[in-house]
Formats: sequence, C-alpha cells, structure tokens
Amino acid sequence: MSQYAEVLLPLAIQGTYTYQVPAAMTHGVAVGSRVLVPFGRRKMYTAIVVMLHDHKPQGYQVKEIASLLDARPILRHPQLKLWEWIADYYLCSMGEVYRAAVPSGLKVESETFVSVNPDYEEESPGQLRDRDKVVLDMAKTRGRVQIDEIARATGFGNVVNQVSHLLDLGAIRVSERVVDNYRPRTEKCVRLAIARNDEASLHRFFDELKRAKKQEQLLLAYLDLSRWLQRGQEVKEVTQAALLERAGVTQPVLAAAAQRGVFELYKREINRFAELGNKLQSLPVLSQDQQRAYHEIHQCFKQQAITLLHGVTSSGKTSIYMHLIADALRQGRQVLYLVPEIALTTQLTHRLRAVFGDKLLIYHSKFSDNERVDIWKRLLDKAEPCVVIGVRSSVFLPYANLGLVIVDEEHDTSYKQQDPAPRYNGRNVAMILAMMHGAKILLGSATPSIEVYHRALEGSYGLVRLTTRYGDIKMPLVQIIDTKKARKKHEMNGMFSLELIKECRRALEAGEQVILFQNRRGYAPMVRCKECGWVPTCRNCDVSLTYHKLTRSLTCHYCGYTIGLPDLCPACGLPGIEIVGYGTERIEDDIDQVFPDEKISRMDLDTTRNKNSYDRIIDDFSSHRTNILVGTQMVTKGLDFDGVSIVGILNADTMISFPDFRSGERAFDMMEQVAGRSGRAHKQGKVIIQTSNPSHPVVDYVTRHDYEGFYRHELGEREKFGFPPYTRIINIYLKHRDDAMVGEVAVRYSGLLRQVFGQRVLGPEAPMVARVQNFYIRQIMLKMELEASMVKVKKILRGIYERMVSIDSRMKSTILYYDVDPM
Ligand SMILES: Nc1ncnc2c1ncn2[C@@H]1O[C@H](COP(=O)(O)OP(=O)(O)OP(=O)(O)O)[C@@H](O)[C@H]1O
Ligand SMILES: [Zn+2]
Repeated sequence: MSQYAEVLLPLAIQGTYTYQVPAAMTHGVAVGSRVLVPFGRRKMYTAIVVMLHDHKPQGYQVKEIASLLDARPILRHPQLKLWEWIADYYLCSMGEVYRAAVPSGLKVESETFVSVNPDYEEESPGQLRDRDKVVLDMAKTRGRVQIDEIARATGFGNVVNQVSHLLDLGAIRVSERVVDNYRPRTEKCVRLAIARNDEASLHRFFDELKRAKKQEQLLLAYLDLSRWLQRGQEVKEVTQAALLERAGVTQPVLAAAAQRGVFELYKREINRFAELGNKLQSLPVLSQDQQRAYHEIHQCFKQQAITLLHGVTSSGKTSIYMHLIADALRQGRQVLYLVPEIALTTQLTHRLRAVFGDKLLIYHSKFSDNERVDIWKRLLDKAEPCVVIGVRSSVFLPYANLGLVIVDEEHDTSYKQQDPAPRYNGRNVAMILAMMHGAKILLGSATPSIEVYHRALEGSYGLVRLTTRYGDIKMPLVQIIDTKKARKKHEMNGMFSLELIKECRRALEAGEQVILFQNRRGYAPMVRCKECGWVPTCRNCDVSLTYHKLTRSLTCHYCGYTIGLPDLCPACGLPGIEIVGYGTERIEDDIDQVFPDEKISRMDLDTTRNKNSYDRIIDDFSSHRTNILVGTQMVTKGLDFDGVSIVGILNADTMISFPDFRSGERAFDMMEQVAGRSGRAHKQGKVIIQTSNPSHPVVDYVTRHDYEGFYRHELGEREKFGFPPYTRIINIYLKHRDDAMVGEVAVRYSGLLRQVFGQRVLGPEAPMVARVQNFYIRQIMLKMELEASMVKVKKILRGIYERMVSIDSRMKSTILYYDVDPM
C-alpha cells in the first residue's frame, strides 16, 4: 500500500509530480489510473499515475490526490512504455504525449463536481477572499456543483483557479462522482404496448383508431416493420425515425398514439459500432500473383517482424491485407490498420465492413470526442479480436493483444504530425507499438519511402513485390505536355493544353471519367495590381493571400487572416487588380466552361470541412453522378474508382521545384499515385503531365513508372549531401515576436550547439515562410548519425538549452521546439 504516486500531467513539462495517496484511496489507485490533482495552487488536472512508492519527497509539502476517477486504470500495458519511447525519440515531454494520446473526454477538468467540506473552519480571518466566499456559498446552497456551473453563475473568469485555492485550504472537496464528457448515444424506439399474442387488444386498437387515420397508418406501418404478424419470426426493434418515415406522419401523431396507450416509446442505448443486419461476405479470392505475395509475406514474417509490400497501384494490396487480417483474427489477435487520411477510410470501410462486420472499429480525425471515448472504452472493456482502421492517433488506443499492424501508403507525409508536439510519425510509432506487442508489421505502398525501401534492400525488413495490376490491366500510359512550347503554339486554354482537353472529351463521350490534379486550393494563389505591382500579403505572416472566389475574399492559409477583395488597388487607386495563378477552385470553374454539360466535383480542404463531405464527394464520383473530379493531393491517395480513364496533372512544376531534400520524393510519389487512379478496372488508362520542365528526371521516372530507377537516383543524391537514410535530421525551431532578437539568439544558440555537435549543425536560417502569426522563425538543422542514441541527444540538448538560458535571458522568452525526422 503505497503512500505516494508519481503522476503525469497533460502539460509540456518534463518529468512527473509526486502526490500523496489518501488512505481511503490506497486500494483503488494503480499505475494507469486517472486522478484529479491540484497543480501549482492554480489548477486542477486529470493526471495519470505512472508509479507508486513510499519515498516521502523532501523539501516541500506534498499535496494530496483530490480524487480517483475510475475504478480501474484506463491504460493497458505497454501504453506508458510507448509514450516514453515517443517522448525520448521525438524530444518532447511525456505530458505532451499524454495530451495527444488520450481523448479529452477522459481528461475531465471543468466538468468536475465539488462540494463543501462541512468540517472546514477558517483558520485566520481574511484567509478567504471575497470571491472564495461567493464560490463557497454557491457550493453550500447547491450541495454538489460543477465547476463549469459556478463559472456560469458567478461570471468569474478562472474558477478552476478559485476552486483549487479552496481545495488547498480544505474548504471544499472534489465530489467523487465525476461526470465525464462522455455520454452513451441513444436512439428512440417504439413498440406496441401489448403482448404479441394479445389479439383482442390489437383489434381494439384498430377500432379505436378508425377515426384517427394518421394514427392508424402508424399502427399499420409498425406491424409491417416489426413483422408483428409473421408468427414464425421475432419481432424486430423499430426506431421512431424509421416508423415515422414509413407511415409518412410526424412526431405529434406518434405522441398522440402513445398517449392513447397504443405505443410505448423508449430509448435504446446503441453502441456506435452497430452491427449490420447484412450477412458478411467472404474474403476476396486472391489472384495467382496476390496468392504468391500473401505466402511470401507469411514466409517473411517467420524471419522478420517487419515486411514491406511493394505493390504497384491497383495491384490489390487491400485484398492481401484482408486475408492477413482474417488470419490474425482467427488467432484471436487484434489488428491495427493505419491509413494516412480519412479520405481513404470511406472506401476502405465499406470494403472491410462487408467482410469483418462489427469486428471493424473506425477511428479517424473527424470523429467527435465521444466517439473516440467509445472506442477507447470498448477496447478497454474487452480484449476481443477486432480490427481498428484509423489515422495516426489510433496508435494510442489501449490494445490488449495486437497481432498485426498494417501501415497502408506507408510513404505518406500525413503520417507525420507537424504541430503541436509530439511531432511523431504514426508509421514509426506503429512499428514500435507492434514490437512491444510482439506483433507483425506490414508496410504497404506503390511508392515506398526512400528510408523504408533502403532498409528492406539492406535486409532489415522483409520485401515482397507485386508488379502487376489486378486483372492484368497495364499501367497507365503517360504523356508529357511541354507547356512552354504549347503556349507558344497557342495550344493552351488557360491551364489546359488542347491535348488534355481532347483526351478528356474523348473519355467523357465514352462514358468514362476524369481526374484533374492541381496541388493548390483556393481560386488563385495570389492577386496583384497590374498598374503598380502591389500584392496583398498577410498581416501576420510572410505570405501572399490566396484568392477564394466563392467568398470573394483573400485568405492566409497559415493563420486564416481574411480580407475582402478590393475593387481598386489600395496602393495606387487604379482598377488594376488581376488574378494570378490557378488553384482548384479556378480549375473547377474553368473546366466547367470547357465542358458545360458535365457534372464536376472538387475535393480539397475547403470542400471537405464537414464530417460527411468526403463520403458525398467520393460517393458521387463512384456512382458517376459526377464525372470530373478536381482535387489537391487528397485525390492522390489510395482511392479506388473504376471509371477513370484520364488523369491530368495540371502543373508538375510546383512539385519538382521545391527547395527541400524530400521534394523529389514527394513529387514522384504524388504523380505516381495520382497516375495510379486511372485505368483500374477495365482497360489501360492515360495520364497527361503538364510541365515547363519535361526533361526533369522525376518526370521521366514517372513516365516509365520506374520506381527502382527513381530510388537509385534519389539515393545517390541523399548520399552525396548526407541526408536520410544516411543521417537522421533534427530540425530545431526558434520563434519570437522580435525578428532581430530571435536572429541573434539563434546565432548564439547555434554556437553552443556547434561546440558539442560540430559539423552536424547547419544554420540558423530563416525558413521560406519566415514569419507566421507574427512569430519570426529561425531554423537550425542537426544531421545526426543513425546510431546516435536519442536519449543521449535529448539529454545533451536539454543541457545546451539550460546553458543558453543561463547566459542569455532572452532565450527564456523564445519558443523552442524540435522536429525529429521532419517531412
Ligand atoms: N482478389 C481480388 N478480387 C476481386 N477484386 C480485386 C482483387 N484484388 C483487387 N481487386 C480490385 O482491384 C482494385 C484495386 O485493388 P486495391 O484498391 O486493393 O489496390 P491497391 O494495391 O491498394 O492500389 P493503390 O496502391 O493504388 O491504392 C479494387 O477495385 C479491388 O476491388
Ligand atoms: Zn497569416
């Protein structure tokens, strides 16, 4: 029975804090328990217990845990270990990992209930401030009150503050029953208020309802939906919504019938993983080539935990995954199926649902917190075999028994979290997670990342190839259009070459579909005054504003700053504003001019802000309600449409001329992936790449679908300049509102870094966008040897930081963070 607990707070601070475990709690508190603790005399936080012990801390007064929130831990082994690994590797605090890992519904704060401690007496007059008394009075009169509620009633700003002060004084206590944000979802249902064999009552109902036609309709609809009269069968549960729809009446009619005693209304708690009534389908029959790959993967798994499946686009990697998932489930294990973005989950979910039914759980970024808590609790409650399909944050769920982790589109940069910390790569964390569970890992891609492919060729990972498309359809034909030449010959119509238009027309007339890819959202990336050259830029960031036509506004894509489009140039007063460049919104407009009779949809960040908008766009296109799909890189990822025969890459230049060591890789991936959306089901497709730089090597590799060639070329470059996979990059960012100051601090700090790391330090320099939200940025790059221990690096960096703070106080007001393995 330990007296002290080390707890983790959801904050960006290093280490854990010690609290005393009240005697009454000693039996309940365990590692992984959630507890409510006062922190810094200001706030209450939900903390996680990471260790229990009996060593009384010296030198300060230990506070008590205010409340134990659950009867049992909310974490399973090895979650804490995984958090620790992430904090070490990605150079952040465990608290930051905790904050990202646990849904906020499980981190109760203002919803907490408090009540007055009847034994409290004011020790010295004046100990209670006026505001304390107000809060105390409220708690007294109401008995048990929520912190939130106090805030609303009093109008006081920081009530949690107030409450923790009172908690410190012992004037109030946290009420044990804490209400979570989580509430189970219910569904309204209807049933007849009589027993099924009570025919007399049923007749009576019909008699009574003769003069209430609408209610009679309800009764008939109910009998039909519930199969009441089909003797051999069970009565089916009928939802209120379904009943009203079938009967074609409104809720008051139902309420009246219920009043009369015909129906009973009740609520059914539905689990969000509602079973489908449909029968499950069997697994897809694998083609010969797929069968071979499937066996090879099993062979690889005997030797190695990690295997890369390098399968060309539309080779049917998903079908192979499904067989592997079924194998793991049969062995009673759980499966994590990671996808980079939710655009992918829509189609995948349908395919997997059909086979795995309610064993499939979905966890994606547009889910509400309630839904996240649901899945968390379900995994906590049961250790049953299941498959979780999710985005990167699903690595944090409490798995009991992982047997297999699949990382689809392994190369995708969306696996990397940019901001805030932990700046982790979901793929890499998934690999560590799998190791901790003794699970196998399958990485899949048509365009593997250079790092992963390198490791596979080295022999660290297994490697299985799939070189043919399903149904033996040929890889799409790629045609290059030199836009410079075409423009000279007047063979361009805006952003579209006449050749592209011709091909699109041919396809559309044949009932086929078209995808147009432009990697910029908005209408135009900038506007400009043609009289004086004025360009509107963001007030807070060093970027030009993007024009959005629908809202007639100019918007900063970094901070959201928005202004209206001026009619006259504010600089020279002339009506010279012109629109420069093309974003997806403009492409959509322009292609509509070219093909006025075609239905067009657009998929980019602006059209997919709602939870269901992806589904709608993808569904419309799949079912040919739309035939031209315009989109940003969202359309490049793993989508599977059967009718697309033409893919147009409108401007390859923006991708290939980006000053970053990964730009070649990113450009190849994007083009090869978007090209791969064409010609998937029936016949060879065609890809048209428009570029002013047709001899660029990346364009050439895409034309030949030559991943190997591209890989060798790229690897040569990486070796020459000492980039991954030969080194590990750590970017260090410094931010401050004062440009000159952050510049000086960065130079001085990099000097200290050089004393230890020498040549491994590059910079500081100002990044391409050197000011965001009024913070000026400097970047320092560290190129570390792969063998370097990140635990050591972290320690050294912390030391250097502390030294810097001690010799230059300006460092304290500077924001500093690390980005390990930046993408
Ligand atoms: N064994 C199979 N039986 C029936 N259909 C299959 C089979 N394998 C693949 N397909 C079909 O072929 C198409 C391509 O398969 P899938 O989407 O799995 O390819 P992929 O390798 O994941 O491609 P990408 O890397 O482009 O996402 C799909 O429409 C799929 O239904
Ligand atoms: Zn801005």
